[in-house]
Amino acid sequence: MSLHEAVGLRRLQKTYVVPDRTETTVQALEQVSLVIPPATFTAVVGPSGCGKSTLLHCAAGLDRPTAGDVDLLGTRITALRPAQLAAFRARHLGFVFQENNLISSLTAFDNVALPGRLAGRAQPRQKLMDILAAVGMEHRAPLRPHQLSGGERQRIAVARVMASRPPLVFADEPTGALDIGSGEVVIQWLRSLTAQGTTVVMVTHDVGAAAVADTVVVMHAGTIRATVPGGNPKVIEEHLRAVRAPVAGLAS
Ligand SMILES: Nc1ncnc2c1ncn2[C@@H]1O[C@H](COP(=O)(O)OP(=O)(O)OP(=O)(O)O)[C@@H](O)[C@H]1O
Repeated sequence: MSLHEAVGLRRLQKTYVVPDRTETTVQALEQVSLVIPPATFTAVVGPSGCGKSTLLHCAAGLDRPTAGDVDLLGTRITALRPAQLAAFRARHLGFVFQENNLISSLTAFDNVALPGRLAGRAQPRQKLMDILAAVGMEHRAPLRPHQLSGGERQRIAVARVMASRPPLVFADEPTGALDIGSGEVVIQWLRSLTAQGTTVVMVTHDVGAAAVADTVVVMHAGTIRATVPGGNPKVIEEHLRAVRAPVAGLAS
């Protein structure tokens, strides 16, 4: 693997064909290229419908781009067969997604334990309980996902990533189901993963959360409009305002 790259997106394109109207297509990504260095935290922001989730799904090997390539940790995942891709995901990737986040038939404890076991990085029971305690969920360990609130499920997903320590973590709106305080804690946990060498890529609508990242990627209409350093929510706001502004001349 190149020392300078954990994620490499090369001229990614994603075209959706709208169901029932097969002549209509949506260009969700247009020639998107992006390199993310290892052990960094990247936030992807932009107006609703600009292609953030599509970018994340293609980058994480959950969806196939229409054209272009994705390199993760030195592996060209767009060249892998489905079974190879699934094995790659299980071994190297962690997910903090709002939907389809946890395995419904497993307890919270087993959801946290399983990915580490599958990836050959099993943790002792006490260590897993310590991680559950760190996210305030040790008393929820025997429960199944449907017995947990949205925010609790989100914390279990973060605990799962902390326990399995994958080299690459993808998060889609990780603070979406949380109150402000819990959201901040989750972002700080994600932030702290980079100190152990993990690369984190997060889609968010939350400018405060994005500002915690090292780098903020601002998207608009299927393209990357700007890549700016994190740290200053006002700078991110300005970039978002610029891409939200009506196109000049449209009103006339
Ligand atoms: N399965 C699909 N079929 C057709 N069009 C789709 C599909 N998924 C997404 N799109 C379209 O692709 C574009 C990008 O969608 P995407 O979900 O990536 O945007 P987003 O920036 O994540 O939006 P939001 O912030 O609202 O979640 C939108 O125009 C959306 O309607």
